[in-house]
Amino acid sequence: MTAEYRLILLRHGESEWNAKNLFTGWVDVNLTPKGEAEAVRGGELLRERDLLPDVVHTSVQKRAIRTAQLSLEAADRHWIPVRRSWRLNERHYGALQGKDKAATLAEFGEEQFMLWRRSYDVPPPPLADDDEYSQFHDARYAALPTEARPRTECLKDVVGRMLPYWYDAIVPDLRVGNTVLIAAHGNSLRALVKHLDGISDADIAGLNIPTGIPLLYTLDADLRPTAAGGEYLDPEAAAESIEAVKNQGKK
Ligand SMILES: O=C(O)[C@@H](CO)OP(=O)(O)O
Repeated sequence: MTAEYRLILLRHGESEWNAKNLFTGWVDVNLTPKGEAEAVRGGELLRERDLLPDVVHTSVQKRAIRTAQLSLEAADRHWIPVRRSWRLNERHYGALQGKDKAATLAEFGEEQFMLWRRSYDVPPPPLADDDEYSQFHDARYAALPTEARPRTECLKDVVGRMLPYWYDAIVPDLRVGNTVLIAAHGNSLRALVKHLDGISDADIAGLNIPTGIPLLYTLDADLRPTAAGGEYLDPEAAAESIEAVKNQGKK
């Protein structure tokens, strides 16, 4: 008999800076009212499909933490154990943090914009530690040695810092039979999906994750997806939102 594990990925609902079309990264912005509603809807979808999480993992960023909370309340699972790690944080966007996506596209052109935004291994320029949008001195990262606190990251860097948490914290939760919810971010979830589905460095550029729509993966005994790409619990809304994420920056 093949063991099967249930993993649910949930990108946070629309954030204040998603709405303003700004590069966000590690800046700790809140959800908009629309983002809060998306999180609640995400929880309702879990309840409707009887996909009730036993444990939740989040980043240490407010928009993911609040999305987890709101969706779990909607599913009446607000009481389950929660673990948080900076390793699930959004990709650090370096010097682009706080910059307008459309203005960046206009200033640097499509090729450079897409390299920074979706290439696997080209990070944006680093952000200075004293920049108003730097998190270098944020209390929540104080225990991290300075060399582990990013000043910019490409997706490859995110895969490298996320995978230890996957293997050491999330996989053990799956192995004991829990339904595991991960509430995280567009690019930290792209990193995990790349790993799970074995997507190439080139092809991952074309993958976008919608806000607030649970993505269900059923994993086999070797923690490989039984269906590539998993299943969005609201496929129509997911398709629409994926298109919107893809086109950010373009007017
Ligand atoms: O700004 C960001 O941090 C991310 C997610 O919102 O944006 P993008 O989709 O452009 O990588």
